Amino acid sequence: MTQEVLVTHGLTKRYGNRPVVDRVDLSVEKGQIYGLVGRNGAGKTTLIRMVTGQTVPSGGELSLFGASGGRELSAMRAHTGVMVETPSFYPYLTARQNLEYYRIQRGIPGDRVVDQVLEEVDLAGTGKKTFKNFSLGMKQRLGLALALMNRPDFLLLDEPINGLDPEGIVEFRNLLLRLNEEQQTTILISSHILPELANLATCYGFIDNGVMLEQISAQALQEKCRACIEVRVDDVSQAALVLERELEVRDYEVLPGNLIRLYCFLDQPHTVARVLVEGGVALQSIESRGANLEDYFLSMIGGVRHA
Ligand SMILES: Nc1ncnc2c1ncn2[C@@H]1O[C@H](COP(=O)(O)OP(=O)(O)OP(=O)(O)O)[C@@H](O)[C@H]1O
Repeated sequence: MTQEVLVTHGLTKRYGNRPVVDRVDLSVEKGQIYGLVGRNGAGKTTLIRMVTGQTVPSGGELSLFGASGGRELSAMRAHTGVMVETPSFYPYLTARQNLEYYRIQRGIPGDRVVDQVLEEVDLAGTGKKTFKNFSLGMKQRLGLALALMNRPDFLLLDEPINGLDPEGIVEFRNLLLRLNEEQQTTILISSHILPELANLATCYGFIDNGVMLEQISAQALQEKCRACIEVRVDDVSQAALVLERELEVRDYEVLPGNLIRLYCFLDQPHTVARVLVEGGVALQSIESRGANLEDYFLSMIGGVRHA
C-alpha cells in the first residue's frame, strides 16, 4: 500500500489579485524523491512555504501524513525538515558550534545529534574550520544538516543545488540518495534546472506561472526523452508498415504532425531513410535526437500560453 506524505488539492496563493500558486494538485508518496521543477518565479518557494506553514494559503487543501488541518497539521510539520534559503550561520563559528547553537535554540534534546548529522552530511572532519572558510557545497551541506536535526521523515529542499559546481552537485545528490535509501526519508527538492535532478528524482512535477503542468515518474520521463530518430513523412501508416516489414522495427511511436520516432537503428539514419524511400514513402525530414531532459522541460513550458 502506498502512503501519501503530502497531498494538495487546488492549493492556491494569491498576492493581491495575482495567483502565484494556482490550484495546484500534487502528491508525494512515502519513499519518493520528488523533483519540483520550474523557472525562477514559477512558484516553487511559495508552494514549499505553504507546506511548511511559513505562508498561509489563499485557497485549496493540503494534507501532511494524512493530517489536513489545525493542530493535527501543525503536529505533522514537526516531522518535516526544511531548507528554503541558505540558513544564516555564524561566520566565525565551526560547523559543530553553529549546529549546537541551533540545537539549543530549537530545544532539540541531546548533543549527540549534532555529531550524527555532521557525519551524515560528510562534515564531521571539518574540525576548527570556521563557516566563512567553507565552500558553497559545504555551506549547503551544513544547511542540510540543520534540516536533519529533528530527524525528519520528510525533507523539503528549495534549490539546494543552485550554484554548486559539478562535484558539489554529485556530492549533494549522493547524500540525498543515501538518506532516502538508508533512512527512508521522503524528499521534495526544487530546481530550475531539470538535469540537476536527473539520477536523483523518482518523480517530477513541472510548475510554471504557478500552474502544475505535469506530474510524471522518472521512468516515464526517461521514456519520453529517449534518444531517437525522428522522421517526418507524407503517410505515417505506410511508413510504419515499411519500417516493420523491411527493418523489423517494433520500438517506435507515431506522433501528431506525420512524425514517427524510432528508438532503434540510432546509428543508421541513412538505412532508415533509404528503406523508406525505396518503400515509396515521401520523406520530408529525418533527424537524430539525443536524450535531453532540459529540451523536454523547455518545450513544455514553451507550449503554455501565459495569461
Ligand atoms: N510576499 C510576496 N509578495 C508578493 N509577491 C510575492 C511574494 N513572494 C513571492 N512573490 C511572487 O510570487 C512569484 C513566485 O515566487 P516564488 O519565490 O515562489 O518562485 P520560485 O519558483 O521559488 O522562484 P525562485 O527560484 O526565483 O525563488 C514571483 O513572481 C514572486 O515575485
